[in-house]
Amino acid sequence: MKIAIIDYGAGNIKSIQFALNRLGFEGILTNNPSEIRSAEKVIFPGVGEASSAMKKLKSSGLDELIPTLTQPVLGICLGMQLMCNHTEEGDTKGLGIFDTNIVQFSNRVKVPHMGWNTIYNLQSPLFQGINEKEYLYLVHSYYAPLSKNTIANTIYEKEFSSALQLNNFYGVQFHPEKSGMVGEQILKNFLNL
Ligand SMILES: NC(=O)CC[C@H](N)C(=O)O
Repeated sequence: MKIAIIDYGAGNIKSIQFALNRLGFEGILTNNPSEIRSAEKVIFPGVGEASSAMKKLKSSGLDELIPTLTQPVLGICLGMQLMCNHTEEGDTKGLGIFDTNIVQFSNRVKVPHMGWNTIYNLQSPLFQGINEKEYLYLVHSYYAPLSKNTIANTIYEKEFSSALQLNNFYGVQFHPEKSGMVGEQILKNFLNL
């Protein structure tokens, strides 16, 4: 199976590649549009600050390519956030795939929300074989409120979307590549879509 990992200089690539290797797959790190288009699955990773990541996406035209993809696409953490309409982080316009905006946790809670937390209200083949209240690893200061695209909830200060889906586009706020066996099962489910 050809799996493209979008290379735009703002992703935690190594851990994703190791996680795919553990499942017996190779991820191709690429920013080449035809390479990405021809992949059976696309992973859109992301760590760091939104506005600089978006600038990097734009510099290689990937901001226009990603919304046109028709195969399963998995946005991880900042990748998921950039797939939304807008994020408060750096007042950054997103790709507009998920019709929702990313907002900052208030100063009533410690940020970043860092560590293990549970997911529940699981509603997608992405969570095949995953029990409610399983723990996954998260590190983020911004979040997607609950919306029509929510397919998993988590609570930190309030309930938020720990995963989103619209058609072939999936986004997860947690890091499946850093979430042990549960994260591996979610990656396996994504590759089996
Ligand atoms: N780990 C990250 O890159 C977090 C993504 C985003 N900067 C946030 O704070 O929510």
